[in-house]
Amino acid sequence: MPDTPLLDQVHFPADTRGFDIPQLRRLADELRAETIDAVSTTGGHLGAGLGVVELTVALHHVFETPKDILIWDVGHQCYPHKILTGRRDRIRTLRQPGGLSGFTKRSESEYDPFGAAHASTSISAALGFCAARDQKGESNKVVAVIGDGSMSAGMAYEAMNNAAETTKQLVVILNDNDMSIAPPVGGMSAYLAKQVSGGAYRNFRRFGKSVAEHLPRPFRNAARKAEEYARGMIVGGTFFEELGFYYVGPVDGHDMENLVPILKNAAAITDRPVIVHVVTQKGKGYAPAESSADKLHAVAKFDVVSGQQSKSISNAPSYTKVFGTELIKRAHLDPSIVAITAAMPSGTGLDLFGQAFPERTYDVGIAEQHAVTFAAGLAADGMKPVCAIYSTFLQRGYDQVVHDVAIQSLPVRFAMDRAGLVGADGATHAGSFDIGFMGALPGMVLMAAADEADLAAMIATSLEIDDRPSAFRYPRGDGVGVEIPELAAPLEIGKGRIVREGTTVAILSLGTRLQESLKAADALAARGVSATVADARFAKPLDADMILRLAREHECLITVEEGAMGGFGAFVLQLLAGKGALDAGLKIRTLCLPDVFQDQDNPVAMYATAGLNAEHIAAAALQALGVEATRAVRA
Ligand SMILES: Cc1ncc(C[n+]2csc(CCOP(=O)(O)OP(=O)(O)O)c2C)c(N)n1
Ligand SMILES: CC(=O)[C@@H](O)[C@H](O)COP(=O)(O)O
Ligand SMILES: [Mg+2]
Repeated sequence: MPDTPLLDQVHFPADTRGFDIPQLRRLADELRAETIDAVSTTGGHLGAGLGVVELTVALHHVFETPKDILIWDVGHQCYPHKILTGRRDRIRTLRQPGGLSGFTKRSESEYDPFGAAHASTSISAALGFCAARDQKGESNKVVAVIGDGSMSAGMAYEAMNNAAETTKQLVVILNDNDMSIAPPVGGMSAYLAKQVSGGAYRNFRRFGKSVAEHLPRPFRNAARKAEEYARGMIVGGTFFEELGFYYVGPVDGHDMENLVPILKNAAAITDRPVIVHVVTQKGKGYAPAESSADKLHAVAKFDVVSGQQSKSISNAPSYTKVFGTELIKRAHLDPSIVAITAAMPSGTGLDLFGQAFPERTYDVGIAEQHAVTFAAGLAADGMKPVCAIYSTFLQRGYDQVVHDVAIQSLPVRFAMDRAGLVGADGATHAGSFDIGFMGALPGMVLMAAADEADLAAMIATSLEIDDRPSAFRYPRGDGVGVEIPELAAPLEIGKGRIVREGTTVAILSLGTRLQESLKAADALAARGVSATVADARFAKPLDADMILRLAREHECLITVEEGAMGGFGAFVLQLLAGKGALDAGLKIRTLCLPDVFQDQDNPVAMYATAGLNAEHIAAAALQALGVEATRAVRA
């Protein structure tokens, strides 16, 4: 059936195993078109997937997946992989409640042997599979595909360092597109670039090609393959070979004719782990992506023809923009302020800061552990480092926060963006835990902004704290549209505020749940129940005087936070219990995120806020008071 699209005939990788190179090339073209069309209707990560279309086809053609293990690092590039592995019919449910995850996910398919989303985990996981197979006497291959950006994280080196002593079954595909989200940084990136552009590589390429072109056709391919090999030997990935790997490359990751035989040869190497250095282009094959600075790393829904994205317009600035703008204002006044990002300049708003203060901005790559201790070093030597790391990615550097910052009481300022639920990225990216893990640390000042004006004040407050660490959390997305002062005044540390006076119920909100808490008070008032609304502002130190007064003067206390169990509500309970404030029978409810991971399987909290809206707050108060909410409380 020559005109039937090959993609219609491929439901699983096994269907490609009889294909020849031209068919594989055609399949890749169709897969690229399908990926573009699908993502245009869902939004999501585009550039990375487009860059690995040929690689995806070749890997599934050469390796016997799912028996052979294929692990994608980060997993944001896995959409073509999902289309080829039995999920084409669901690819347009991507990143939606009940739909496919935007990353690889074990529960979704046997072709996803390991989940991802946080970078640089693939080689460690792959080594685990290798060791398990060695233990079981199984000889299947294990393949980890890791990007050049993800190779900047320490975890990748920990695994590379351990590989040659652990297994001979591992194939690492280094997907080098010379991009992270932003252009890559660091020595490894420079080393890889040298491998690809080095004189020996170019000469050999010319030499190899010139020989190949003068040979009769049947021998031409063999010579070309020899050239690829030769280049690997001459240019050599010395660094990787010193770690015990057989280095092959650099190889053109879009040239199916070379890619397939080289992967077959890599699969046949059994005396040591192999690393195949594949050179690809992020955004390959879609002009709007190829011409975009970030290669359309992440996109909203878009028009395929024009590439025009349909982004929602808001009249309030994003919290990220407020952070970037405020920090610039402060840095003009204080030359000791420096900023650190871990490969997320645009996501954190430090791209703006970097334009204003290039010499005072550090992008350390995907290296959160290093970012934190690097910031600690800066603080120890008198600078004011602002370490801007998403709440979820700060988890990667937590020991460094404890060991290098908090124990030494160094004044590192942590700007924790994407705190709380983040929507489509799901559980791996939700900033659910920072209240608990940062609030547990002695000496930490932990703030949560209720709106963008509060964020500006908390930045000012943090910059004034020179004797201990401080952190301020704020959500993904736009503010509420409140006025931001030209230069916000710092807050009094450990002081909350009463926003609305009432008598029976006290709603104690932390962070951006304040708006819903005020709506809940209105709903309660409509039911004849008077409510006070307080904004805690600090999860640490707590405003003990205010909280104890609320407990004394009200029949019922409700705490609300967009964070997991073991956070603000727990801290308040421990304060009240410690002071005997519960002995008099105070009715108390602590509202926090449900004790589940929020993702496509548990969409309850992916988009809503997990039972933390006005009707939930009001219903909790009525339930505590024993007033049956005869009908759902409409805020
Ligand atoms: C620990 C961690 N930090 C930051 C991120 C955010 N992030 C997602 S993809 C990416 C860039 C990855 O670059 P690379 O590995 O080269 O993959 P490419 O997008 O180029 O295919 C970053 C920084 C992350 N997913 N995990
Ligand atoms: C894949 C990855 O980890 C990043 O691209 C992340 O999805 C960015 O999140 P934001 O879209 O919230 O910046
Ligand atoms: Mg890359």
